[in-house]
Amino acid sequence: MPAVLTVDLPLEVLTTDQMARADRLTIEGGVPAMTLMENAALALAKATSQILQRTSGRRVLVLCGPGNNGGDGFVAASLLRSQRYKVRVASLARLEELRGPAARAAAAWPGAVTSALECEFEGADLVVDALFGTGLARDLDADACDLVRRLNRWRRASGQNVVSVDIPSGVDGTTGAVRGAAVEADATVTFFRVKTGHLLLPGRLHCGALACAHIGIRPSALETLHVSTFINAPALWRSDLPLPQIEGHKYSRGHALVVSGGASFTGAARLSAAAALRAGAGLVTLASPSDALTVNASALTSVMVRPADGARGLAAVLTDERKNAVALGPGLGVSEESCAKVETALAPQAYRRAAVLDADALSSFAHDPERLWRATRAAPGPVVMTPHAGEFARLFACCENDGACRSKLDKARAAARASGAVVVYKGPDTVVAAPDGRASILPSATPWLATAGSGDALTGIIAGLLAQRMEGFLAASCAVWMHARAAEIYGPGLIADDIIASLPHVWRELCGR
Ligand SMILES: NC(=O)C1=CN([C@@H]2O[C@H](COP(=O)(O)OP(=O)(O)OC[C@H]3O[C@@H](n4cnc5c(N)ncnc54)[C@H](O)[C@@H]3O)[C@@H](O)[C@H]2O)[C@@H](O)CC1
Ligand SMILES: Nc1ncnc2c1ncn2[C@@H]1O[C@H](COP(=O)(O)OP(=O)(O)O)[C@@H](O)[C@H]1O
Ligand SMILES: [K+]
Repeated sequence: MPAVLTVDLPLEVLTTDQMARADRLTIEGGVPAMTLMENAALALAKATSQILQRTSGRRVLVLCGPGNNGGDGFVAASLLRSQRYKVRVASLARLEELRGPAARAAAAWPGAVTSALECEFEGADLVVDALFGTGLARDLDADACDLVRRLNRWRRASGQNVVSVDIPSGVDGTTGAVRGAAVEADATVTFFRVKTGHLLLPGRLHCGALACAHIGIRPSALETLHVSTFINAPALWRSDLPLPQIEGHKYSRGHALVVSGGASFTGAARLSAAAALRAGAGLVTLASPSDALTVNASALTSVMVRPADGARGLAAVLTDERKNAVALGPGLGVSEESCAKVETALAPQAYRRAAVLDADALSSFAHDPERLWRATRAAPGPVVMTPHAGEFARLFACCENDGACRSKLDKARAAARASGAVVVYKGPDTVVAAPDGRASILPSATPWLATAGSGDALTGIIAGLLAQRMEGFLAASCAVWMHARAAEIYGPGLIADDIIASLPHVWRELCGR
C-alpha cells in the first residue's frame, strides 16, 4: 500500500460553496469558464491515459451528467479520442437540456451519444464518471441510483478501472455522505483544492487514489474564502514542531504529568506516559494512587512515579509549576472522583498548564457535560479532548442532534465551540477542531490503529507536544498525524506499544536527522 500520509496535496480544504465562489471569482476575473473546463478535462485525460498506460486503442466509456461535471466529461472524451482511444459517450440528460459550457462541450464532441440509463459497460477498459460533481444538490433519483449500482457491480466483476471527475458521483462534496448511491472509483481527479467530502467518510472510501489538478483558478481566490479547514499534513504544523535545542535541557523540553488509575487499571496510563516521553517531553511523571504505586514503579524506568491519592493528592503534585502538561483519562475510572481530578487539573492558576482529557475523564461527565465545559472554559492553558465516536455521542449529544451539524467536521467544530477546548474527534477520518473555527482532517489512517491502547498512546503524544509548549490545535493535529504515521510505518500486526516504538522513525522523517 502506498504511504498515503506523505502524499502532497494543497493544505486548504474547501466546501462546495467555497469552490463555487472560487470558480465564480476566477471567471469574473477574466478566465473563461470554457478554459477552466478544458484544463479540467486535460488533467482528467492525463490521469486516464496513465491508468491505461498510454496504450492507444483501449476502450473508454464516458458517462456524462446534466451539469458542468458532464461538460468536463465531454471535453475529456474529445481529448481521449484525439489520442486514439476508442471512446463512447453516454449522457444522463438529453443534449438539448445542457446549458452553458457543458452544452458547448457536448456540441464539440464529434461522436454519437447514447442514453446513460441504457448503456452497457461490457467491452470497456475504463469508465470515466462525469455524472455529478460539486453541484450535486439532492439525492440521486431511482434511475441514477440504478445506473451507479450497475457501474459498481461491473467494476467489481470485471476488475476494470473507474475514474471520477472531481468527486465520485453521488458523494456529497461537503459532508462526504452518500446521496442515495455513489460511484466507487479507483481514482478521482479534483480541481484547485480538495473538498471536505473527499476526506470525510464514507466519501473518502469512494475516491480511490485522490489527485488535485491546477486548472487556472488563482490561489488569490482563497483570500476571500476564509478557509479554515486543512488537510492534516506536516505542512500544517511543521514550522511549529518542537525540537530539542543545543543550549536546552530536559526542563526546557517540558514536564508532562500522566494520572494513573487504580491497581488493576494502570497499563493505559503507562502507555500514555511512554508516548509522552517519545513525543519529546523532557520529563514525564506518572501520578499514581498509593495502591498502584508498586505495580507502576516496577513497570517503568524512564518515567518517574509519584504517589497521588484522590483530587487532593493530584493538587499537591501539581503545585510544582514545572509540570506544565497533564493527561487524564486512560484507565482513570468513571466516577465522581475522576470529575474532581479533572477539575483540579483544569483549575485556574497563575501559570499556564495544558491538559489532555481522554476516555474516563470525558465519560465521567456524561451526565453533566456543562460541568466539564465550565472547567475547560476556565482552564489557564490549552485543553485538548480526544473522544472516539461513542464518547463524543455521550458528551456532545447537543452537537450530534443540532440540525445545523451535517458532518463529522461540523459536529467537531460545534463541540470545540461549546467547550472552548480543542476537540480531537477520533476514527478513520480523525477531525481536530479548535474553538476559533480552525479544523484539520487526517487524509488516511491504517485500520490497524483500532487496537487496545492506541488511543492512550495518542493522548500521551498530545501531552508530550503540549509539554513542549506547542500550540493546542497544532499539537493535537501533529500528534494525530504522528500516531497514524507511526502505525503506517510499522504496518500489519501493530499493537499500541509498537506505535510508541515507531515514533523515532516518524521524528527522523520529520526532521531529517
Ligand atoms: N464552474 C466552473 O468554472 C468549473 C466547474 N467544473 C466542473 O463543474 C462541476 C460543477 O458543475 P455544476 O455546478 O454544473 O454541477 P454538476 O455538474 O456537479 O451537477 C449539477 C447538475 O446536476 C443537477 N443535479 C444536481 N443534483 C442532482 C440529482 N441528485 N439528480 C439529478 N440532477 C441533479 C443540477 O440541476 C445541475 O444540472 C464540477 O464538479 C467540475 O467537474 C470544471 O469544469 C472546472 C470549472
Ligand atoms: N478504522 C480505523 N482506522 C483508522 N484509525 C482508527 C480506526 N479505528 C480507530 N482508529 C484510531 O485508533 C485510535 C483508537 O483510540 P480509542 O478508541 O480511544 O482506543 P483505546 O481506548 O483502546 O485506546 C484512535 O486514534 C482512532 O482514531
Ligand atoms: K463525478
